[in-house]
Amino acid sequence: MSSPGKIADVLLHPDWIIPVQPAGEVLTGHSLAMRDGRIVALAPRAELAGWQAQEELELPGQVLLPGLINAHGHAAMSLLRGYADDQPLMPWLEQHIWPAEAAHVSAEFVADGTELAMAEMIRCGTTTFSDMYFFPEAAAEAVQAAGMRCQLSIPVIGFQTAWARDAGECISKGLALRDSLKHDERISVVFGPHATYTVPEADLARVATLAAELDLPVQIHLHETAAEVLQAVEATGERPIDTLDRLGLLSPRAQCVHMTDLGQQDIELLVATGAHVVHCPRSNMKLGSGICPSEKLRASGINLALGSDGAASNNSLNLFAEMQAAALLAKVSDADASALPAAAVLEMATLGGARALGIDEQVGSLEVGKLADIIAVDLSGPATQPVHNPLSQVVYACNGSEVSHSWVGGRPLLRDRQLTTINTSALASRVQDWRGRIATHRNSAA
Ligand SMILES: CSC[C@H]1O[C@@H](n2cnc3c(O)ncnc32)[C@H](O)[C@@H]1O
Ligand SMILES: [Zn+2]
Repeated sequence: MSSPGKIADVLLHPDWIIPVQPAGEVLTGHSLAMRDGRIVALAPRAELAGWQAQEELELPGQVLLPGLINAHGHAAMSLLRGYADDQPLMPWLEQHIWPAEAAHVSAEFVADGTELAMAEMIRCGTTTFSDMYFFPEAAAEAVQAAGMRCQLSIPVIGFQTAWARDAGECISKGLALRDSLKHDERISVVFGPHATYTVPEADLARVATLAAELDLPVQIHLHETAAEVLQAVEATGERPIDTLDRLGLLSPRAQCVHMTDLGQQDIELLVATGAHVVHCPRSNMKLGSGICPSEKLRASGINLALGSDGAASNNSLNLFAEMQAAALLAKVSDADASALPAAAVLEMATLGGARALGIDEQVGSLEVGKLADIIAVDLSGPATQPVHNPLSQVVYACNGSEVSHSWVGGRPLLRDRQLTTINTSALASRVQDWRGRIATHRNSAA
């Protein structure tokens, strides 16, 4: 007979568990129990022998990890994947992406593009993502249907778009959305001013005031390229990070995305203010933007998260690819093979992301009491054998296709590599329609 406390909804028996906290730990022969959306036990298998569960899953050859956290992206831009490649940031945005967004972005575009992005992300292990895009109301509905956890950053930008006429309207619409989602347990709404070069200073100041009043995180593209920093210095006499500091936007609520052009003073400012850095290595490499000095930031004690950025600048939304890119880029840029070791990179993709998003009490590691945001990764295939060290396989050998199961708050979103909440064939036909519409418009404009 099992005692009343020993009841689970799901009991998992993998070969290994990497809980991420304590850092670097790899558990062998342990099992994990979930109940009511939370982790209720994590212990050697023998200790869970008396437990009863509605579902018991043997996972031989598999490792359990916390669900991955994609801390920066523009989900609906999945519909613009491959639309404009091999361009640097500003020509890419000004000559290709912003005109395409002006022509196509609508609530329907965002609903379909966000669903496509989520299908891709869930399949390769992401359980939480941060999104910064127009029509966040449509993204919120898609997220609710798919069951992922999400930080929606209110997109604040200083020019007219299909969603809002100016930054002021972005803020008011965003706050109304935040109000309507206040009871949603999986979606948080925070501020997402696009960048210092697109948001007027008065609107950035307003965001700073509101964020402090409401205690809301603020995510912003910052120091993405050296050109961005140089232009700001020429125009204002100030580096963008100093502008944010002057406006009161640098604090533990700040999520600074990209951060490639950083001097020692910038790093000291990040340390002093407790701001987080979201590293997007593949997007930075593809746009030729620059290199975030990730190991130096880590050594300085700055919290690091990982992001894919949008699929139009990456061109995938795969945190396994991002982990590998982060590790390899740090080693080559520092000419030091010990830079950003595997455990540190996995922490960036999990607990570091949770810290940046302010949800590390709830997710980011496998610990009793935390929400059951969990993935199972199958290491039994030839590309991940033999397993001398599961942590090494996860960071250096996996490509994301090894993810077999995923749960968010105990709810399965992926079972045996099949999505449970997204109808992929219906989605594929809508995505084909978008491809046709986008191509027709481009051909007619040529
Ligand atoms: C305000 S909604 C988001 C806005 O950001 C654009 N965007 C996509 N990728 C990047 C990037 O790497 N740097 C700066 N801006 C980016 C996106 O196209 C939307 O217009
Ligand atoms: Zn971005």
